[in-house]
Amino acid sequence: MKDLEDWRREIDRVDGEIAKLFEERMHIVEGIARYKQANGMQVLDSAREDAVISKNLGRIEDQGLKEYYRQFLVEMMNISKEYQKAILNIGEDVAYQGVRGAFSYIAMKRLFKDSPGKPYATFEEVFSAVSSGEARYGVVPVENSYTGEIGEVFDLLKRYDCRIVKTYNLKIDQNLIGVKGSRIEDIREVYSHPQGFLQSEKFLKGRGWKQVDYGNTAASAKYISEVGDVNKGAIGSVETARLYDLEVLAENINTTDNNYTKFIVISREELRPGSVFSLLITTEHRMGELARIIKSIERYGYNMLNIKSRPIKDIPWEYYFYIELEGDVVKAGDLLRELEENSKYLKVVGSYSR
Ligand SMILES: O=C(O)C(=O)C[C@]1(C(=O)O)C=C[C@@H](O)C=C1
Repeated sequence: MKDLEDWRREIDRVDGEIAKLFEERMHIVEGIARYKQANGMQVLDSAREDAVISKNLGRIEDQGLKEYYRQFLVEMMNISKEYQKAILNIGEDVAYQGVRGAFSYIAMKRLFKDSPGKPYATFEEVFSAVSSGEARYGVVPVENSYTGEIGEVFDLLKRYDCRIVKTYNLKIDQNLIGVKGSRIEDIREVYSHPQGFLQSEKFLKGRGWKQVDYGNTAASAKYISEVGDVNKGAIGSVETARLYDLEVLAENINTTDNNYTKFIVISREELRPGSVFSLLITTEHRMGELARIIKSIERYGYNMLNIKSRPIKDIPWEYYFYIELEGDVVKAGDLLRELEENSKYLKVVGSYSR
């Protein structure tokens, strides 16, 4: 009977052949990546992947191995796509929610000057793109200084494998914009995002204009520029007006001049040292549990910059907390261990600098 060493010698021989074939395959893949780039084709070709799988499964004689081989092929092509994206620098893409010209786009451009950005329809799609590696970074708003937090983003931080690596405060100046040649007196209907209306509440009050919620400020601007109707206005930034060749009819119509939106940059990268870190935490639903957490933070000498509570969706009337602390996460091992012992769930969701 063969002993383990004999079997392992055989594995080594087969692995040696696989290594050569792997290199050969990846060199071919490199050629394909460059061909696709030159011809404006995207990396993923699902029909070709299906064909690769069915052709190769036909080559497997041992029925019991087919499902394993299918998994092997899928993984092999995932690696192939990852390699192609790395060669073509596609992973550098920055995902944002909305369309060109929206505030998220403006924040993204200020943070990543050279990136054209990749627009996604929803916040969840941005998180999904980042956690799957389709985009290297994502830019999403978390809070407006006037209208408050965007709760959904905190829920997504809990669900997806993404971390905050940077934050950015964008000053929001809302403006009434209209098509070329229109005047304030012509306006009958205004298009915007609900936040745009809320932030311009005082300016809009008593004017009797119909307010139409149109998804986001940039889509609203795009729409009025397409219909070209002097009676239709939109609320948005000066940049958005410029992008869609519109005129600013009234500047700075936001109710407060101190209107900022805080954006976060999310990534799958490992936590880096920083001057602020943030946690999501849930405790037992008992008296004094949250106080215990806060006392630990105080005992270790961390300044708490922010604490928010959000409902745990599948357990009515129970909450998780988002906590932001001043300090370097890399040096916070002892605190984190103590918090973990005293909580039901703990996730470090960000480390960044102010
Ligand atoms: O054939 C292609 O188009 C490739 O890019 C190669 C490959 C593969 O590794 O086999 C990788 C990605 C595509 O989705 C399909 C197949």
